[in-house]
Amino acid sequence: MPSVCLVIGMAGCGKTSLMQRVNAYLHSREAPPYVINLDPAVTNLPYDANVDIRDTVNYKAVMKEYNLGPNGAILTAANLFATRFDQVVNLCERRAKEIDHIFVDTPGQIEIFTWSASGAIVSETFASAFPTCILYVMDTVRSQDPQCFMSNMLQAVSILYKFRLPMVLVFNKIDVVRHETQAEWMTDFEKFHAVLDENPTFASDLSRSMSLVLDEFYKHLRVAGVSAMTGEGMEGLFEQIERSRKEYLAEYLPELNAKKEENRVREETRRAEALEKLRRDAEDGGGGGGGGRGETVVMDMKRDVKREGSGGEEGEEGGEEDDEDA
Ligand SMILES: Nc1nc2c(ncn2[C@@H]2O[C@H](COP(=O)(O)OP(=O)(O)OP(=O)(O)O)[C@@H](O)[C@H]2O)c(=O)[nH]1
Repeated sequence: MPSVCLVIGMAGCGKTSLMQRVNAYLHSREAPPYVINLDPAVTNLPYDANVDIRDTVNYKAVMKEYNLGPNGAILTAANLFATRFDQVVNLCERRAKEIDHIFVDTPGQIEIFTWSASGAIVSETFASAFPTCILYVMDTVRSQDPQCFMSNMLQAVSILYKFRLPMVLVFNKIDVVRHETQAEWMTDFEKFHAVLDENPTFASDLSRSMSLVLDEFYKHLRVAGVSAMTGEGMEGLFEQIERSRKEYLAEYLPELNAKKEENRVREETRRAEALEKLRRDAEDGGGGGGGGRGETVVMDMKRDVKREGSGGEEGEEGGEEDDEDA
């Protein structure tokens, strides 16, 4: 089964460039991925997508038809596309034997994917069919600012706990700034606090408190440093994707199966209870003699049974006579 990687990140962090890079990298290894574009507003796609939302939904037409601004139209286009997403997964399933990776590019405005119906549908549909992970892409250059770093971490934590899928933190643009310092901030609070102390503000106090809370969250993350521009770090990224796949199979899949089983049991119990209620209603109605609906239904059923056995005669007496004849 191929691994699915959902590429998510703040605007301009380099998602589309990374998609292009991994696509080229895997083509050079003769293992081309299956590539999906979910950004309806992208004008130039620098890679060939196997599935492109723009072929199905015209976001400018959505803007006009629903009288929306650009972001509202992107959100609506993504939601409209999500209603057909089972068809996309069917396409992937048909190609599953030939491919090792499925990469999914998401809209530039992060919340359009992460906090909308489309994000939930896409991630859940994929996660119930294939090992799925999130590549949370960060702009390493912008994240040099500790508060921008913290804001990225808060986005990542909310996505991790919302989707509950394995996540790789991908520090992009390491051709400009190396990511090691920021990776260290995740393990050594004193270093992070020292940088915050250089410019004390209310916001830096908040970042300091948050960094202590996020300790537990950092333990669930894998880190990879890459440059979508030069191609550096691709091997490391694919190692982390492989580890995420193992985590999915070891932890997520059993949880998913348990959830499915729980839903099946709940549905069976609900059905049995509904049937029991129906039976009790029928009994109450039949025994009460009040001429309620239950009684009428039961009486009608009795007559029908007799009629079947009697070869067409109606009523109790006719039925009994027929029985004697037989
Ligand atoms: N130096 C450098 N620049 C990069 C790298 N990756 C992306 N960029 C540049 O960053 C800018 C944004 O890249 P995109 O790939 O469009 O980013 P995106 O996240 O897809 O953008 P939206 O979907 O519009 O939010 C472009 O100018 C890229 O050339 C990188 O690894 N190194």
